Amino acid sequence: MPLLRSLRGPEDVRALESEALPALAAEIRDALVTSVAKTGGHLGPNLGCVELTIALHRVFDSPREPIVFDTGHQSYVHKMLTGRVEGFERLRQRGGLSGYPSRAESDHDWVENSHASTSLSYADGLAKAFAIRGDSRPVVAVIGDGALTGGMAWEALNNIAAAQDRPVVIVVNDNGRSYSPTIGGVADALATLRLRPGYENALLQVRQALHRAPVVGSALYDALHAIKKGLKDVLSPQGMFEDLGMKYVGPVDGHDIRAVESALRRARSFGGPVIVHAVTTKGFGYPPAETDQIDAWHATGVFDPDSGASVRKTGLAWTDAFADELVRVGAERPDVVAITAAMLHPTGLAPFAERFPERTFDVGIAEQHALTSAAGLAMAGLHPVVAVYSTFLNRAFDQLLMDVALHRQPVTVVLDRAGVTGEDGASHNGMWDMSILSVVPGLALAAPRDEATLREALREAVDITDGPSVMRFPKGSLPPDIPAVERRGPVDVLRRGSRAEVLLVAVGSMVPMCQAVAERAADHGIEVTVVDPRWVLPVSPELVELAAGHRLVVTVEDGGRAGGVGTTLSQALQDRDVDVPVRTLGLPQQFFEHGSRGQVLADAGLTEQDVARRIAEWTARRTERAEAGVVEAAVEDRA
Ligand SMILES: Cc1ncc(C[n+]2csc(CCOP(=O)(O)OP(=O)(O)O)c2C)c(N)n1
Ligand SMILES: CC(=O)[C@@H](O)[C@H](O)COP(=O)(O)O
Ligand SMILES: [Mg+2]
Repeated sequence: MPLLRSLRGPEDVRALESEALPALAAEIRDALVTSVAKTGGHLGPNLGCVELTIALHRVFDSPREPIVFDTGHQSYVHKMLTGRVEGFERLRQRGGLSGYPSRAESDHDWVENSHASTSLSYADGLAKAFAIRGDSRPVVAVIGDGALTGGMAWEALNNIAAAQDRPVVIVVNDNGRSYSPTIGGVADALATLRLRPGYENALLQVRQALHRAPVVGSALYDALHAIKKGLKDVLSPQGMFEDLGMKYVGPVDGHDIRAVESALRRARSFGGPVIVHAVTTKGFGYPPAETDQIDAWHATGVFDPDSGASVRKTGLAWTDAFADELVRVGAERPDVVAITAAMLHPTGLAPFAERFPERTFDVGIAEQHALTSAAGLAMAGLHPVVAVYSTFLNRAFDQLLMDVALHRQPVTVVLDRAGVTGEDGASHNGMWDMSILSVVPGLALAAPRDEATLREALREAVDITDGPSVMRFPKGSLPPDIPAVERRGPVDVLRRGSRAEVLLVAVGSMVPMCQAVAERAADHGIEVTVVDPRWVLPVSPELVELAAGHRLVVTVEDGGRAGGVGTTLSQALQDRDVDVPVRTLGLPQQFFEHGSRGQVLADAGLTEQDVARRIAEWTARRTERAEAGVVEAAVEDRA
């Protein structure tokens, strides 16, 4: 990669002769395949952005002229062109490059949040700030057709279009796909545009004819203008953008660097809000990705670059068990329908969609709409199952609270990737769901520990008819089933201490580690009873009763400590005047640097060693206080 390695930054990209650019694109493409094959990552989206990103850095002066990438998963090329080629061998690894833009890595990176549909709002804010300071520099946002189906994008467009003097260049990277193929009216309008690549030139000819026409009476001008308007309306619905007051440039072949450069320069020259519609192919240039019909290698694990074969085989995933059980439930319950927010396969809904296509809805990257639409489906007598990643539920909290729970509607939300995910960085950890859901009146939340309890919890959830039910589980492979020795209401007793000393409340994926902690504690004379609440909201009377019977309660959850299961249990004990000390272990209120799940859990003190040590400390302290209390009492007696 001699050419790529010779580039110190965008200024070197701009200095290249046009003739050298195809070779640069080829080197970048090779570098992407070679490095992502070793680390995993978002290969498909980045292969689709090679030429587009080269052109962007030749036309705009980053970082002075901000380039904001929506979702940020397609910013690897941007990183390579801004001096970070060397870092790719440790992409998404602790201490290596983040898989998303990172303000700590480079001034060229503006937005780290991996949640989609935000870029236009950032661009609107940046542009307003520059305008206040009398600064006319342009701001560029790169947004995918998928992210353009998110509501925030249209809130921002409404604002951006309001100021014709603020130079915001919106590059729509249109590859026809989100994870799933992009859906809805927006997608249809973009697809219509894609099908008419020549219309823009035709329109350009008419515009030029109008401008070239000799000064003529208004009749000829009006006639020509009518032709232009008619041509525009008939040939293309880019009225979607122009009717908003945005200029539109495109569609342009997003893999033709010269064409993209030309379109970007033209857009820049307008000095106002403008859409550049680039048509790209996800996975472009690497056939195993380009031809993949499921998701064009949107996010891949480690693979063999020559064959494209996945290298790392994992066991049955949590998602697979959910997918299988939902199909079984769907066969028995014709009222059950499924909703995805542009992630049919990753959330496990594909088998349900294949079996019940008329009962499956992909709403685009629109979680807020998904929840309120689900409330509507429920009001009409159905039982929707909305499958999203835990972190993306944050976006739809108000809809869950006010549109589902307030109306006590039977909607089931299934949260995949709950808890620490790790490599996808801070905004992807599913660490807030138990905290934010703990304040939703009437909501039931299950955290299964294995396949058997997952299947059981899903069935229990779809039988809840008087409000929202939620089930959460982590990314990755299932553990072996973990049998209970006794069931107390919803609570499973997994290990009974020989005396009622410590009650260890293990939530979901924390169960295996807590079982090991209990064995380790027993070796040190500390008796630990391990229970799995299964349903962590609402707190069950049985769990309160179990807590009351012990001298110390310790809760361990793969979720935020603040407002989590431990906090909720403490409050429940307080409400029932149960005076037993509770110690809560969970994720502290911080954003975690990307790394493996194990590394982040260690950062949070959620390892077997950490938990065992804490329990030993708390137990010793209790004993010391008790003994001190005994001594004190004896001294008082003698006094
Ligand atoms: C709010 C939110 N929901 C879901 C996701 C998961 N997600 C990441 S990228 C992606 C698809 C984005 O599609 P598009 O914007 O078209 O970009 P492309 O990958 O096609 O380049 C999705 C759904 C997300 N990051 N944020
Ligand atoms: C960028 C984004 O939000 C998704 O692509 C996410 O990175 C996928 O995560 P999984 O790989 O866990 O499905
Ligand atoms: Mg797309």
